Parts: sequence; structure tokens; C-alpha cells
Amino acid sequence: MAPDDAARSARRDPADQDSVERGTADEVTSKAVDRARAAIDRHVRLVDDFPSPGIAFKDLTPVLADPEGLSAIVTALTHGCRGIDLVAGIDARGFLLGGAVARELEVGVLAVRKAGKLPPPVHSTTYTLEYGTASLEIPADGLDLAGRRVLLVDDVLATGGTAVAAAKLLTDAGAEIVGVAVVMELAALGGRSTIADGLGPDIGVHAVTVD
Ligand SMILES: O=P(O)(O)OC[C@H]1O[C@H](OP(=O)(O)OP(=O)(O)O)[C@H](O)[C@@H]1O
Ligand SMILES: Nc1ncnc2[nH]cnc12
Repeated sequence: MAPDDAARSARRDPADQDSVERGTADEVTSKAVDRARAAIDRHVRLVDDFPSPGIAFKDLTPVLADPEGLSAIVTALTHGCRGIDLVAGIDARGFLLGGAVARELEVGVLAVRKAGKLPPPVHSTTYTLEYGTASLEIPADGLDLAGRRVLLVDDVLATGGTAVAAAKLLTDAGAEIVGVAVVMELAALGGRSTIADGLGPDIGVHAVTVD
């Protein structure tokens, strides 16, 4: 996505003194990206052969537990999400990030959950990710997604299977996916092109850092 003033346009008066003192939204975001990358480099836990042999797992849990890391990442993730009215956080670290991003943008948040956690009825889909298959679900009742403009948020984009599956669940329920925002993109696994193939070339994919 192109740099923009998403967080500010979503909730702040561009002329307010606080924004002026902290610089333009682009400057704030660009500094946040630098801080976020530094926190990721400092705290990411690299675990070989998890959850299965041959997988180099990047665990962002300690990054999110760091106050500077969480703060910078949330600011950086709001970059480029103009005009959204719902954040969807993907199970499980996407819940933490999605809630914080939604609060920052003053919109609601929806948890896209792994199978078996939600009461029926649900919309469900099974998909393939880097290390196996899984199912995601959202409520099929009590939630009107028609016409909602949704930003998908997750910690890692690897093959893109998870993001495409979550997006399809939401679009089948009537929502429009406006963008996908992740902390870390594992570029070698081709998630960006899977998203373009599955959701169309116009879906913006914003990664705070690319590995
Ligand atoms: O791009 P993909 O190949 O689909 O992989 C990305 C997904 O993999 C991880 O989740 P995982 O399903 O391992 O669940 P977790 O959040 O519980 O660790 C990560 O949090 C993403 O959701
Ligand atoms: N290598 C990896 N590290 C962390 N999360 C992932 N999700 C899919 N592949 C992953």
C-alpha cells in the first residue's frame, strides 16, 4: 500500500495540536516502522523445525510482549488502511494485533477463529498453510457483514493460504476486503502473489517487515 495518513484520517483532526507536534502522519508512520523493525530484530524468536521438520518458525510473541514493539507495530500497521470500518484479526496473534489496530482506528474488531471455538451457526472454510491444513470460522448469525470494509490483520504472511481463506470467508458473508496488514512477510513463500491470485491484484498487502 502507498504511504498515507490512515490513522489520522480515521480518528484525528489533522490540524490538532498533538498531530502537529508529532509531525505528519507519514513521518509518524515511518518512524514507527523503523522502531518496529528494530524491536522485531531484537525480540523475534527463531525456532527451527517447528511445528514440523524443515519449518523455520518466526515467533513474534516476545515482540508483542515488548511495550515499544507493540506500540510501534500497531502504529505501523495502521499505515495504508484508509476508509475501513472493521478490522478482522486472524487466530491467534492476529487477535492481539487486530484489537489494538481497531482501537487505534476507532472501528470494531472481528476474531476470525480456528475451528470449533464459536457457537453455531458458523461460516467455515478449510485451507492449506505452510505446515498443514486448518479451518477458520466466523459467526453466521448476529453479525451483519454486508458492505463492511474490512482490514485483515495477522502476524505473519507466509504462503498466504490463511489470509486468502479468511478473506474469502468474509467476502462470502458480504464484506469487502480493503487490505491485508501483517507484521512479517516471509517473501520466499509467495504469499503476496497468492493473495493477488486469490483476491485480485487490487488488494493492498502491507508488511511492516519482509524477511
Ligand atoms: O501464510 P500462511 O502459510 O497461511 O501462514 C500464516 C499463518 O500461520 C500462522 O498461524 P498458525 O495457523 O500457525 O496459527 P497460530 O497463530 O495459532 O500460531 C500465522 O499466525 C498466520 O496466521
Ligand atoms: N515460518 C513461519 N513462522 C511463523 N509463522 C508462520 N506461519 C506460517 N509459516 C510461519
